[in-house]
Amino acid sequence: MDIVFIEDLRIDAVIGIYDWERRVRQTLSFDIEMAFDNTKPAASDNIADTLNYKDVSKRLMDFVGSSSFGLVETLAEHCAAIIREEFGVSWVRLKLSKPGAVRGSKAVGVRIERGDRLRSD
Ligand SMILES: Nc1nc2c(c(=O)[nH]1)N=C([C@H](O)[C@@H](O)CO)CN2
Repeated sequence: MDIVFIEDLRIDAVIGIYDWERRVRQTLSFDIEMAFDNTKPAASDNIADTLNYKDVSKRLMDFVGSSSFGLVETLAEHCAAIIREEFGVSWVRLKLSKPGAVRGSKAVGVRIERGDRLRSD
């Protein structure tokens, strides 16, 4: 199965378990891989046949930007569900990074995979 990806999608949101984190917006970064058969859009050259990464990005920007979860696990799960349910994606791998959250690290966060990755081989 082919992949449509979105790399380093940055979105500001309220996220975190500490009191100070409830009062600020922090920048999160998303790396997303979505299983999709790209042979049809490749043949038609028609955007309507694609898994449109701009549409997915805009939907996540709307959702994440107005969210206020405590844990990155919860936010990642909701984002994966949106991608699968609203865009018909059978398998998604999503890495959610919280840059600068832990002193001494570049980023912390979670990587999750949901659904079945269909194989063509
Ligand atoms: N597994 C997790 N560990 C931690 C989380 C989290 O969401 N998942 N969150 C925090 C704090 O909010 C932290 O990011 C603040 O620096 C700590 N550990």
